[in-house]
Amino acid sequence: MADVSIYEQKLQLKRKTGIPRLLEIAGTKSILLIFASLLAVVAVLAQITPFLTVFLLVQELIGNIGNLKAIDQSYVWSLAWFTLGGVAVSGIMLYAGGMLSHIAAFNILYEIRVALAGKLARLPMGFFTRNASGRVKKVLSEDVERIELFVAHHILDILQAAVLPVVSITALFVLDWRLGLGAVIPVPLALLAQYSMMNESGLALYKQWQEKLSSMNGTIVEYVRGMPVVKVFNQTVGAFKRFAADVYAYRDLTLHWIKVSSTPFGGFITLLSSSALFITPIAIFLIRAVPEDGYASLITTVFLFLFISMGIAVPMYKLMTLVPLLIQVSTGLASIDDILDEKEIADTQSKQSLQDAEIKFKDVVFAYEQKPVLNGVSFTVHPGTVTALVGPSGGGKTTIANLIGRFWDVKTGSVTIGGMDIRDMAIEQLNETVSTVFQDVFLFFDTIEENIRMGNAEASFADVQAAAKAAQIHEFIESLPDGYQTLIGEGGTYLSGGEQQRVSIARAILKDAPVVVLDEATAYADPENEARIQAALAEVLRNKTVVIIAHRLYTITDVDQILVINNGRIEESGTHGELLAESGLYKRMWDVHAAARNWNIDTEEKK
Ligand SMILES: Nc1ncnc2c1ncn2[C@@H]1O[C@H](COP(=O)(O)OP(=O)(O)OP(=O)(O)O)[C@@H](O)[C@H]1O
Repeated sequence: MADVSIYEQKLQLKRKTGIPRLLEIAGTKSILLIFASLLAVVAVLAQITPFLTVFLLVQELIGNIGNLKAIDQSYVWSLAWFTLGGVAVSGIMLYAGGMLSHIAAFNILYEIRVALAGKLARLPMGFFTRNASGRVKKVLSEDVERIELFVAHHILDILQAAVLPVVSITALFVLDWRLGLGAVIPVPLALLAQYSMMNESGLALYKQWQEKLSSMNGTIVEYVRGMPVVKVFNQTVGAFKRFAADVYAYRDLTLHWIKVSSTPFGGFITLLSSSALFITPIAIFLIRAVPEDGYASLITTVFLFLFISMGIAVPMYKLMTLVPLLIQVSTGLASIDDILDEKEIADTQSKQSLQDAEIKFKDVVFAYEQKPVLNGVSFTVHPGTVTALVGPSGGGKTTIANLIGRFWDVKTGSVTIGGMDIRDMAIEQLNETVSTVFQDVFLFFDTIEENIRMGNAEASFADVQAAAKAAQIHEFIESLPDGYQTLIGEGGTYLSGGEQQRVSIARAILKDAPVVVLDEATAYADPENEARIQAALAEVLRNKTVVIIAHRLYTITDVDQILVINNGRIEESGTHGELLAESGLYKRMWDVHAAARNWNIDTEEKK
């Protein structure tokens, strides 16, 4: 791809993990983030002004306690203006920093999504059958969103939460190191108390909790989606074992987590808010050592220390709550990287002319990961002929059909179309050459016209209509109030299974590819629908080179070649007549099939 973005190239590099990886991704937008961080630091500094001015004000008041009239009015006013200025600067800086971090975050979000979408387009189609679309959806929406949230908000939150205590403590030490010590002692003690939650086993427990939560969420979605089955089989929540098990497992782990974390967490919060406990004895000790005229000044300082040390607890607490977010972002990044690391399908880019539409399998061996499925399959589909794949379930029919569309690459052997190995063919050319009509029809939330136009983006409205007519769906579309402009899918009109099938056939007719791979639908076979679907199929298959996975043998008695696939091999091949004469697996299948059909007819007659 010529227009692979800088991000995409960066994303393809050897992976770091966790925060270094996040910073690596944020890399090119780091200028914005650095600026945002600087502004956040300035905002924090500005937030300290009210503390400082209150201190100076109290100092002025105590200094003139005997004669309040002597208070310098203009000094007090300047303190007030200074406070107002500090608050305003803090607000403006936070706003500007937030804007910059959001711009950076949304750019990063956009780039990661583009990189992922580009990657998905280059992955073999098999990736999508192997991976539940749920996983990709989760990564593309949830994980990427989480990164956006982290960059837009939490990086600044972490900075503020870290800078505020550091600046406060430094200021306190400069003012009086002894009281400063009193104010800072609770911090390491609090961290120590919390250590058991932040060490390896504590973080592992948190990760476990997250996994249980995500597993429970997955099961709940599955349970809701499977509700019709649950109801039909009269199952209760309890009977749906995995649901109950996941909910209990989540509850138990949460309770365990709360139990083991309550003491360290309680200690953390208590110690963090206990600075007065340490400052007061030091103050008492100091008061003994100062002369009487120094009391006022010391009391003001102690007052400031108590005031500011309280303010340290809040950001420290916030810092702790941000740690789990870091873990979430790291896991999200790892999921994104898992997809970016998937092996891509090699593409040659250049289109070459094909001799014809002949399909040839030569000694094809194929395995899904470690599971061998095809063991040396060879056959030829001559141009313009129809070959049917039949055989017992799990034999490898779908796998053979999918290999023609290069859902995966063969392990050994080759698949050629028109004399060219499909691995040497540009993906775009292969997609133009092969039309696959799936059993599961996917319709986009769009108009019927656009759903059919998926077959050929260049097609005119007249072409779309002609395809719909050939697919026996035109009349139905015209009967809808909005005709071809009817929205289908979620929130729009729902089509029956048979109608969806015919829309997908219209797509294939519009695409007009020389090779058609078809999984014959077993569902929606009410007589009227079936007759219409068969008529539509006859249209899509006219003059094409066709491979059809057949489930009903009576529909393929006229085809040019039947391949009987069993245990990943071609057990028999020939025409319907030839195979019946062989008295092998096909004959047995045919007899069972005929008996089943006769049984149907008999029962109809008896009725
Ligand atoms: N994506 C996949 N990952 C792993 N194994 C798979 C995958 N798809 C199919 N298989 C396995 O490969 C074998 C062949 O499956 P295939 O779907 O090709 O058979 P089939 O003849 O089309 O079966 P059916 O008539 O039931 O659809 C089966 O054992 C199946 O479990």
